[in-house]
Amino acid sequence: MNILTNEDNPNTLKLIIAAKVVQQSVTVKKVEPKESFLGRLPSIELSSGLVLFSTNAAMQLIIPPSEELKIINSKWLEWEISQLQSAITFYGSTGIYKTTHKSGLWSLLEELNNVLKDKKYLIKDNNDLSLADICIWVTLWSTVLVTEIGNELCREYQHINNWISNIESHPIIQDSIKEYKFERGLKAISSIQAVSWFPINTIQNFRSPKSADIQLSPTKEKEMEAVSQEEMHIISSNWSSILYPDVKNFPYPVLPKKDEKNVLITSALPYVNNVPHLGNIIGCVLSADIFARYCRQRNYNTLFISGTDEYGTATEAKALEEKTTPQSICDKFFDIHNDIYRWFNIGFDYFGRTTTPEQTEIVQKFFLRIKSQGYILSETVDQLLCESCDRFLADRFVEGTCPRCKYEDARGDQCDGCSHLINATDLISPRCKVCSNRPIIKKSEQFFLDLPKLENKLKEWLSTVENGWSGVARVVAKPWLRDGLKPRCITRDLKWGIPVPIKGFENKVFYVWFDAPFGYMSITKRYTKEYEQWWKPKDIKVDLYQFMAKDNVPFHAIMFPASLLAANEDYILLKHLMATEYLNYEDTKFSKSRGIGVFGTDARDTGIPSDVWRFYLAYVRPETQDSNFNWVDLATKNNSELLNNFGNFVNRALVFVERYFESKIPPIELQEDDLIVLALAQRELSSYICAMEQAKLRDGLKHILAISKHGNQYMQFQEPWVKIKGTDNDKKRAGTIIGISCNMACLLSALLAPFMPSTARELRSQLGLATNSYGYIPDLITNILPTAHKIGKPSPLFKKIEDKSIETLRKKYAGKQETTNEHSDVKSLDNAIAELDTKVKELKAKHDKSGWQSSQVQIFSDLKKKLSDLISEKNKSSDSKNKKPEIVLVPEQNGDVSMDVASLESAIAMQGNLVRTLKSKEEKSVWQPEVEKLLKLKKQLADLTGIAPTSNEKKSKKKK
Ligand SMILES: Nc1ncnc2c1ncn2[C@@H]1O[C@H](COP(=O)(O)OP(=O)(O)OP(=O)(O)O)[C@@H](O)[C@H]1O
Ligand SMILES: N[C@@H](CCS)C(=O)O
Repeated sequence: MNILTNEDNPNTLKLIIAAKVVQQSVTVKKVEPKESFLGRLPSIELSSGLVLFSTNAAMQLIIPPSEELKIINSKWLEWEISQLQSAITFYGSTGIYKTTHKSGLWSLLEELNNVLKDKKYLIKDNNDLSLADICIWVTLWSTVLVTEIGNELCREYQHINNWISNIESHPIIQDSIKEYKFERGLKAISSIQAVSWFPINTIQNFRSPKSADIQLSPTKEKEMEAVSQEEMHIISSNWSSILYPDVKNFPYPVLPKKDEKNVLITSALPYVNNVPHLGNIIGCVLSADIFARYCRQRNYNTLFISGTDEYGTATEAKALEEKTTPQSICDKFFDIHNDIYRWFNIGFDYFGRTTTPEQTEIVQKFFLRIKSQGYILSETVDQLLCESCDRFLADRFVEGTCPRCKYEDARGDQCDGCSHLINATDLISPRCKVCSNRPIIKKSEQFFLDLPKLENKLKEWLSTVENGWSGVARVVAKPWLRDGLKPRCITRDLKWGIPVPIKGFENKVFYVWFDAPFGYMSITKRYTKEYEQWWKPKDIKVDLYQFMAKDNVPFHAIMFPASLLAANEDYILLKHLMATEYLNYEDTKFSKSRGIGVFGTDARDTGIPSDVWRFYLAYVRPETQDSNFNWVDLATKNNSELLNNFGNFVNRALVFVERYFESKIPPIELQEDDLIVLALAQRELSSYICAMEQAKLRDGLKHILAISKHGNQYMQFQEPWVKIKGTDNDKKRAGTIIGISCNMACLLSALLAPFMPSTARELRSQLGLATNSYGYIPDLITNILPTAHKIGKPSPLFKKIEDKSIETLRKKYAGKQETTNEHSDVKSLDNAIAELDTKVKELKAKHDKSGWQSSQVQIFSDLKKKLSDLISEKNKSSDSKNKKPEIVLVPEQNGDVSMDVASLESAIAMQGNLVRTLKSKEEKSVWQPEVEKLLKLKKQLADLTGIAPTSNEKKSKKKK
């Protein structure tokens, strides 16, 4: 086990003790905070290679508590990290050591003292040093115990005193203290605070120059910047003078405008070969959605487009597997994706698909244009033909060994081992994915995009934009140009795809990666006929942000821009390529095809709200390196960050107003302490905006949590519950504290909305604000809630996730999921029948009729009949399972869907229900596309029956 730590950090001592308890060797390396990931220390690399940044989570992995002690241990660990450490760091960094200011900490110590009565260790009936004992002891022993209140603590709390000495004399503790020497006291407090989960650039303390009566060492002084008089002055002068803006009401369709900020956002278009997993979700649609929501709350003209990528061999392979047509696979999975994204609250302006006339028209038009500009080559190439399947094998129909990295299961288009694109014919030992036979090579003429001819143009363009790309996007794209580009084949001998509009090539289609990125345009065209205002703006600046995971980068960084540059028609090129690394599932790779991980539908079935999923996925978003989804961590983050930190702060503030101020915001008279907390919040707000503008979503989220943590510490320190019972002046002061806290809660509701829209909406309703807007995200902190503003009814925003339920979920989703392939058991039955057939054939070959018609063969045929019955049963039930009873999505109206009057009427009724449901819960961007569909259906019905739509519908049409 390796530990990276800064100097004097008590949390490192905890880990050393834990390692000794389980007799594991440990290497400690001291580093500067800035050398570490996000500045959080200690970080722990376990022998499995897993790196953890939460000491207490690591402790639980090193010394897993027994099943029955798990809950009690985690309760105390949570208490230690979110309450005790928080009170101690706050207490220490204020530099105020007067007993009147220590009661927040004192009440925690009292709680501990009561529990320790007549006990050697903390956990009842357990005579051993527990995880909780180690963590709490280390924190107290290393910090307050050696400050001037240490003696007072020991005098006042006898049980704690006994317990502390008891643990200190434990041999393991003695050994550990000798091994990891550090300066206890204020330095240790600063050390925890300096590298806690606050991002490094916002390390700060509460100590204003006036209140400081203890000098920190000069180095610490520099490291922990105090709030300056100037920062406080800025807060006080903005507080009442700057008006808090409203969020614009964006009309439909949203179009870019001159001299305004226009942001076009796309998320990679997922293939329709399976149910998306959590990796897919954070890798593209969720990240794009969080960013789009942020942009809308900043009043940028924002269009967020996505959809399903329906052509290509992924679809064909799935159709083959499910013994159906590619089109029905697309229809089925389009609905599944749409449902899942809706459950995750993804607010697309339009979620479309690529099998539309618009897509065919745009792709063929671009191809002809690129060809006319001289960037298309044709060449006779070797292709793999599977003779037993009688088809050319492209991309996903062929597997083999990667010629670069020798990964054995490389696909025909890309290697999962090294991410490199490959030509199928270059695979070593290729095999047909359908029948596993080795294909032969056959000649065929194909079109190529002349990438070498476009190389200079690409390089020139890249140099102007790559600074705005995420690190991984740059890392993946760079070697492409460095290694020199080669012509890329863009047509295939397949039937499922967009036909190549050239004589002699009628039986070929475009390669899916040539057509898919044009999907962004064609889907925009289905959203609005004015789509070129976004994609080919004249005299208007539009910034294109594209979200995806790392494997999609080459197509967006090289291939698609190359096509647009070749067309030379002033279409916009991407400005910000926001790629992520991969999210892993409990240390293994998520995989759609292998059914590993948690899938969108599973997430819905857990009962954990979609907002909590959104929060956790953003929290572990693989922004700079692969990250890990972990069930225990999900529960810990929910319980500590959402419940104890964010939820606790806003709920305390609101309940206080309800109880003591008749639910009305009290008058606020700012004092220095208030200016300090607001200045600290301002720092976080500025950092939040800075992170979000660069789509560093995970960092953005951490800044939100830092604000609520400041809020909690402020309340804890100011104790309005004591002041409200004091003199008139004290009461006034309590009012100010609560008024400020409610204003902070209001700011937090706006900042949280991109991540957790339903929670933000609920919070805004509790704050007595209109819920048709999520609130503007301001640059500066001002007074948002005026005096006497009436709040709504406070109630807890989050629920605790119990250890037991998370363990049940972890077990349930361990290993391979069958849910991703409803036909897998049918498939295995199919295989069983095939095997039985072979056995009968073998028997027939070896014996004469009397021999093979023996009872054995009879058993085989009985079994075969049983299996066939089972298969038809299964197929029936899976067909009925696929029917969605409540909300049935109406098929995309692309001109080729003809319905009779009865079906149209029932489709209208269902779509009407869907629109009503969405309108009551969702924002306009979510329900508007559904309204469009409803209107189209009504028009179809009117055309069919000759009866015009009612005035109501006309009105709603006019309004747009
Ligand atoms: N673990 C992951 N973390 C983040 N993004 C991912 C992850 N896996 C895939 N993606 C992204 O999700 C989208 C769909 O990917 P894809 O269909 O290849 O999924 P997959 O699970 O890797 O499939 P398979 O295992 O069947 O090859 C792509 O944009 C891809 O970049
Ligand atoms: N269908 C591709 C993305 C196209 S933009 C994928 O899922 O990887």
